[in-house]
Amino acid sequence: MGVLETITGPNDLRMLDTARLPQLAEEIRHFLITKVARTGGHLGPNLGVVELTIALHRVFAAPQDRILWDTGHQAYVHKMLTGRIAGFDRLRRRGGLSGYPSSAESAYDLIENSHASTALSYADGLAKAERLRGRHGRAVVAVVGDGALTGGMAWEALNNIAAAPDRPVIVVLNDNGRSYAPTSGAIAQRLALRPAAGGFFAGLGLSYIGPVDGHDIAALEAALREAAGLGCPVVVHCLTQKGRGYRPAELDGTDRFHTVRPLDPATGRPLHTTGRSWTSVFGEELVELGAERTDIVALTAAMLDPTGLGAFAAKFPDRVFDVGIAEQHAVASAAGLALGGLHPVVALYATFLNRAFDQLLMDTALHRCPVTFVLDRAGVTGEDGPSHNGMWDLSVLQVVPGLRIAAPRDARTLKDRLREAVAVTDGPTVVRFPKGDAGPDIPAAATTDGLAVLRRTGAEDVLIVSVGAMARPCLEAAGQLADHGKGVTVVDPQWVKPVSAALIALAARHRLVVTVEDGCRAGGAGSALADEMRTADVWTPVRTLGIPPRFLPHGKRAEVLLECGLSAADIVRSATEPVVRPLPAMVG
Ligand SMILES: Cc1ncc(C[n+]2csc(CCOP(=O)(O)OP(=O)(O)O)c2C)c(N)n1
Ligand SMILES: CC(=O)[C@@H](O)[C@H](O)COP(=O)(O)O
Ligand SMILES: [Mg+2]
Repeated sequence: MGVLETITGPNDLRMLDTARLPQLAEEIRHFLITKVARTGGHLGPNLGVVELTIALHRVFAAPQDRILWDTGHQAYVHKMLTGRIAGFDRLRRRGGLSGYPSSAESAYDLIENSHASTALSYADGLAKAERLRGRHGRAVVAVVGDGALTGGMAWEALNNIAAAPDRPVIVVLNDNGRSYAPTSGAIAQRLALRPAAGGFFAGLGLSYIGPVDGHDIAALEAALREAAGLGCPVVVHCLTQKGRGYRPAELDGTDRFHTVRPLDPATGRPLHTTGRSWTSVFGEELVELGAERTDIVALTAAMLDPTGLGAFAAKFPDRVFDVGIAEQHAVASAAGLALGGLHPVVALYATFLNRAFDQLLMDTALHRCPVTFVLDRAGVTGEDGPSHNGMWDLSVLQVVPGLRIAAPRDARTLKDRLREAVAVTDGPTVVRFPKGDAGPDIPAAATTDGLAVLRRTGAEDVLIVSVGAMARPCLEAAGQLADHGKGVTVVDPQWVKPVSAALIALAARHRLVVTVEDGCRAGGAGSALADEMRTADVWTPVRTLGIPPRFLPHGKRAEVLLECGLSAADIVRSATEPVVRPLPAMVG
């Protein structure tokens, strides 16, 4: 009988003979490689925390002691040791195990938010709550990666944690030297200066233990027990290796094993090839633009390759800046670059722009800085769960004065919108597109006044306003409606902010408008059109289809879109249900 199958929870782990721990670690690694190779997920980060997680659950008595995981993508081993081994066959699948901590799954899980650099703030709050509730003796432990430590929030939290020597927080620094790629910036450089790193924290008044071999369970347990005994805020600096124990990951110098798609465990090679991704189309076009215009520079928040900037960085190494997991700084620094006469392109996942809204609003738009934001993973991403869907940008950004937003429908229009965006000199622009393959191009039947008419079938019964990548279900719906004798126009506004007068005029000529967007329905592009139509005294009924304003459980993108009511059938239904016209308000 193996060791792992005897572990039903941390108590079994604490009872285990230490001589069996290396075997347990080996079985956990084998399990991770086997399972994640089938489902996809965060293989590298979790292989790097096998011994660390074993030691944490042997030293601390969760869930009474709170163990927090920053970003949470490295919590698979934690899940395995807290009774969820059986769930890994359906990791990140609809109804299956989340790829991040989930309080619905277990009392051992607290933080579900996969946005980095937040764990220390939670820890600070939890420690304060312990004090105020008169509770003592329950540890607050936060596991933070070296990448997450480059986020400003982490230092805001440390500023508070270090100020209260009597309020112990145990900061477990999981230092593998990488975010995706090697972690950038001075913090990572200092951490690499073993053992001077201690001085780095001591300067803040934090105790420091380390560096500790993050794969030596006995050493880790000793360090964690020492930290627990100090009774004050302390950093335990653990040196780990991302992808440890899996040769393809250990030998690979790229970030390919941070998040993997299903792969052949023997070789580490993906099982399925993918088509031309939106990301790669953006990356290639930016290289073209970079060759044409020396004022174009690019910024990433520790996600150079995932956002498609790898090729640009290779060709123009001096014109790309990896600022760490620091989106707020990225945006304000981009505003500085713009004020210095350059045109920055800030490439982010849409969900992470939420964090830098004020910097976009005040540091960029208020100053009319020509910064282009390229938002990848806009709309439903799916498997990464509720905090990763890029569903808020079209709503949140509607209120930014002077901001222009484009939503390309295919690779060709992504290139066109990107070129138009970087040509804007009097304010910020956004180009947003979803995760995955861009698919074949979708030609327009006609383009007038900036509007791309994708299909027109005679009478102007229904106008379907197709935003970005929703063009395919919109055209599918139009075909079904036409087959039933409905006159349909499908239009792609191309730039959804500001709402164009031509689009309002087109809406005025139809009996019903249906807008379809891969973004939150509340306050999104459809709502903005409806508002502008009312302002223009155009009273054509408008039905807005979008993602409902709620957190979406994880699942495949297609599954989640279907559940959000964004299929062709939903569009047909919305276009055919009778309109019950409200009585016109009597104007006295
Ligand atoms: C605010 C934010 N920006 C970007 C990301 C994308 N992201 C996920 S994991 C990761 C790297 C994390 O590095 P580190 O904290 O060192 O953890 P490791 O993967 O090395 O264990 C990044 C940038 C994120 N989750 N949150
Ligand atoms: C945890 C995190 O934020 C990223 O690693 C994310 O999971 C990657 O998502 P993609 O797989 O869409 O690049
Ligand atoms: Mg790291």
